[in-house]
Amino acid sequence: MKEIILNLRDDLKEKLSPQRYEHTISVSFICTALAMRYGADLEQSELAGLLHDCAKYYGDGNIIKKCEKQNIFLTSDELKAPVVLHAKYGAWLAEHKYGIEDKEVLDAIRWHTTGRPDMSLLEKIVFTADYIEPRRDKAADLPIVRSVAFIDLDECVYIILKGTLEYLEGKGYFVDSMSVQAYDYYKKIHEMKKGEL
Ligand SMILES: Nc1ncnc2c1ncn2[C@@H]1O[C@H](COP(=O)(O)OP(=O)(O)O)[C@@H](O)[C@H]1O
Repeated sequence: MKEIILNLRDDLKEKLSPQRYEHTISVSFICTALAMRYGADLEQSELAGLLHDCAKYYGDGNIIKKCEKQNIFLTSDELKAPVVLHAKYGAWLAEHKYGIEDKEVLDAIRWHTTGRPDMSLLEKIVFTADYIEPRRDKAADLPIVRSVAFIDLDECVYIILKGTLEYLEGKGYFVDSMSVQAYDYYKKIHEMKKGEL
């Protein structure tokens, strides 16, 4: 496994922009930190983090064509928000180009951008690491999200989805409804916990 990781790093360094590569490495290490905290598999987490943006070197227009060429089904939402498609195409690349067979790793790559209801632990780890990694600096709520990430992962996913939906709606961008479904799911968990306090 260690050799696979090192070879993957070399390959991604060649393909991704320096900033994207830096983000990729940061995400893979934050994935391992969250895995230590929540008892997930360290190697699966590092691998999923490393490959989460492997399709980022294709632009939004190109990525639709790439998916169509491979007969990857695209929802009408994904066609309207192609920015989310690097996750779906990334999972395809991870399987077919990088030879990853582990379905849990492929699903964590697949759902890292929109999230989905009832995510696996590995999916939540990659989704969260992508948002909190130390090179990120845009979102105002990062300090609180970073601390919640290591206290309550479901609550952290809820806060990230809430912030992302507010950001996208504020900008007037089209929202892939998968994030809305994920938000509704994690909001229920958030409210159930509040009721218990
Ligand atoms: N449900 C959604 N609909 C539309 N855009 C979304 C959705 N969820 C996330 N995005 C946007 O997709 C972009 C890529 O997100 P993400 O994969 O998390 O970041 P990155 O690729 O930089 O690691 C971000 O600008 C984010 O706001």
